[in-house]
Amino acid sequence: MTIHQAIASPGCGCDSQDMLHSLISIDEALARIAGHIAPVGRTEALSLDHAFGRILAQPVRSRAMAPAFDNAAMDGYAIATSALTGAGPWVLPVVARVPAGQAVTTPVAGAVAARIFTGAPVPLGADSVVMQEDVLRDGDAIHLSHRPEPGLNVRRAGSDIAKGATVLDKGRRLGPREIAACAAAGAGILRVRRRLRVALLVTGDEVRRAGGAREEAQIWDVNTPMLTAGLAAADVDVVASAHGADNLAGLVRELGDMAAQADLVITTGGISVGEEDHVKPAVMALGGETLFSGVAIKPGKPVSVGRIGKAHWLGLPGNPVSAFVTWQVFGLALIRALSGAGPAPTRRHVVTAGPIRRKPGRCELRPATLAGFDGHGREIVSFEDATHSARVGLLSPADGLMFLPADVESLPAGALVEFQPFCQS
Ligand SMILES: Nc1nc2c(c(=O)[nH]1)N[C@H]1C(S)=C(S)[C@@H](COP(=O)(O)OP(=O)(O)OC[C@H]3O[C@@H](n4cnc5c(N)ncnc54)[C@H](O)[C@@H]3O)O[C@H]1N2
Ligand code: MOO
Repeated sequence: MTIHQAIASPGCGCDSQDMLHSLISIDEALARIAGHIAPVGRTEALSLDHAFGRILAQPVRSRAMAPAFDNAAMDGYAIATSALTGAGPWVLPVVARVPAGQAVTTPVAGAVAARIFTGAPVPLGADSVVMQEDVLRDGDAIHLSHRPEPGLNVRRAGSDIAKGATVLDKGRRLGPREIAACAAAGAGILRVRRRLRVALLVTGDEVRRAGGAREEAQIWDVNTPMLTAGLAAADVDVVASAHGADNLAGLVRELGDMAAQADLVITTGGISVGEEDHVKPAVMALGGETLFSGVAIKPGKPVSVGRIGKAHWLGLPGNPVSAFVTWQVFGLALIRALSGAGPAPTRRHVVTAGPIRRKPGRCELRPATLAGFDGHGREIVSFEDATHSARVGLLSPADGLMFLPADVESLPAGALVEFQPFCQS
């Protein structure tokens, strides 16, 4: 088996700068985001009920042991195994009844039993809970024929979470599993990052609202609905969303307004080299700066990250597939960095369903679809012959992006390549 690209490699192949010198590699671009973008400092306290999707600003520590007390894992009878003398069977009088939620006062002292229910505290003296199916109930006594092990069906205090243990580190995004951990740890109020304020400016004279009236040479706007959905899933506040015309003065005005109210301004389109591409000149006219502008990837080469005043700026290309790919790779990385979230999920290896022939030069991020497993249990991806930055129809069947190193011209079927699954946001 030939590994064409080791996951631990420092670069993805696009470091080979035999092409345009102005472009940086994808890994360098991601490293600049990680190295230069600090979290927006604002935090707030939220109740657990309202914390879904937020990023923890502080670690969560358990206020108490979980479980807080020894309790029964089954409906049955709590007994003291040390009181079972001889070989049995034993007849044990039932001296107490302990439902869940009720503090227990009667101890199990000697050869007696307490009727107990799942989740109820195990009475003092008892060390084992025998399932009711394993005893014979006879009036006020039970008949027990097999000696239970000490600890049988007892959930020990602290066996799940120790008091004071860190159940979640800061930077974790609160999904259902994290919320469950907070609840078990008794953390009812959490210190979380405030939602990022994001503004979206989709540019292009030809762009019209999706599904609405359009003249010849006009197109429906894919980027606004696509990115609005992505931003909703990323749990940010969209504080402004507008359509910008291809004119410098208008863009300067709109970008200036947006930068004054947002932590992050996202633009699409108008970022290439033609004289109709006014986004970068507008950013510069506002005294902005770039962290990078141009990455050796296909699609999405013109993607840019920088600042406009106090706001961060993400310039995505206009082609919708390019915009989506660069949103997935750089947009989500930027949002993670700004919201103090931990590192992004890593790429994994998959094998190619068929051979690949391509023009080398830029690292290609080609939409790919998971297509089962090969005889070695490795995941296979299928894909189109080439990446088309304007063919939106190719996006929805895909599950993620296959990374083809910049210098690779051909790969056989079964080649191992990196794969980054699409994030829902
Ligand atoms: N001479 C060169 N031309 C181009 C280069 C280059 O290096 N030299 N790069 C090409 C690449 S690669 C890309 S990617 C695009 C990026 O262009 P822009 O970001 O300036 O985007 P636009 O020109 O505004 O639009 C590109 C394309 O996408 C369509 N579009 C724009 N917005 C939307 C939208 N909201 N919904 C749907 N479709 C949209 C637009 O109509 C264009 O067809 O530049 C290449 N050119
Ligand atoms: O960088 Mo562009 O997205 O290839 O068409």
